[in-house]
Amino acid sequence: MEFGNRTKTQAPPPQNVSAKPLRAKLLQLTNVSKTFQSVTQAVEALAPSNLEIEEGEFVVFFGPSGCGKSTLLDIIAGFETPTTGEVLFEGSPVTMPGSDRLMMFQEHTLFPWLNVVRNVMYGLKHKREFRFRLRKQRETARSWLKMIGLEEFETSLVHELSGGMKQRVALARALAPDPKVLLVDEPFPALDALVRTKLYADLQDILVRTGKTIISVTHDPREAACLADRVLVFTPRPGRVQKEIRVNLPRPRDINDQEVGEYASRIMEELENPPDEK
Ligand SMILES: Nc1ncnc2c1ncn2[C@@H]1O[C@H](COP(=O)(O)OP(=O)(O)OP(=O)(O)O)[C@@H](O)[C@H]1O
Repeated sequence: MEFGNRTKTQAPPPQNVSAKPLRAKLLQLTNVSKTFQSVTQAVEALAPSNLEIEEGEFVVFFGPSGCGKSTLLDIIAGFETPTTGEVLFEGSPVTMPGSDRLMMFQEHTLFPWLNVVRNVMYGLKHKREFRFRLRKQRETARSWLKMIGLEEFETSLVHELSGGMKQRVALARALAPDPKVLLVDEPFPALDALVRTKLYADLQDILVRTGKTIISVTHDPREAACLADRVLVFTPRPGRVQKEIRVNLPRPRDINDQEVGEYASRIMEELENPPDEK
């Protein structure tokens, strides 16, 4: 993989086996950049960048505020069009959102008038094989609620859930339609440490059990080290990847593990020392 003019640095010596074997290329970004043009000014959010993501990878975008991480996620989702370059998903250009690349939105996007299982079913009703098949929608939604440990709450309303539980429902709703890529923009903000730790464990469990490809954005270096197979550290705006760090630790990882902390320090060190300042 080549990305901007990043320098090559080896990850710390492998501690253990790699998280999982990598498979086919799922996403290929070539020369992708984004400049937002308003009436008064142009904002170059993302510098021209190349990136490949393989099936089954967990890739985390990490970088300073405003460096274009969410913009890149939106381009992959098909919500934004790149100013230059091209995104290929399984070899075909991405031109619009699609059910193969779903974004996990935060808890506030759950529907308060629907109960938990209905919220999860909502993501299914637009899929051809689920259309007008309420029983199948319900069974699938229940199986996802079971996977995230909320099967007892299927008839609860959203306001009856804790913040962490709402995030779980949002996760189940995004996963139920079985997207090939799950896109997650800062998945667990404003949750207490214990709840976040449990969610990290759940997300890794889902990753191992489903082999899902996940791309997420975070500001938290420990979260990046805990979740990622590969952390892409961005430069300040206009963003491009200055460093790729492979996290060679077995799963499940605990966010409090010392080795996770060591990787987190290394990720932070990269952020604090962009290439021009080295
Ligand atoms: N729709 C838009 N119109 C104009 N400028 C935008 C738009 N969306 C993003 N930007 C600008 O592009 C730059 C990158 O924004 P983006 O949200 O991608 O950054 P980010 O790295 O995700 O930031 P953060 O970590 O703070 O969420 C910012 O300067 C932002 O102001």
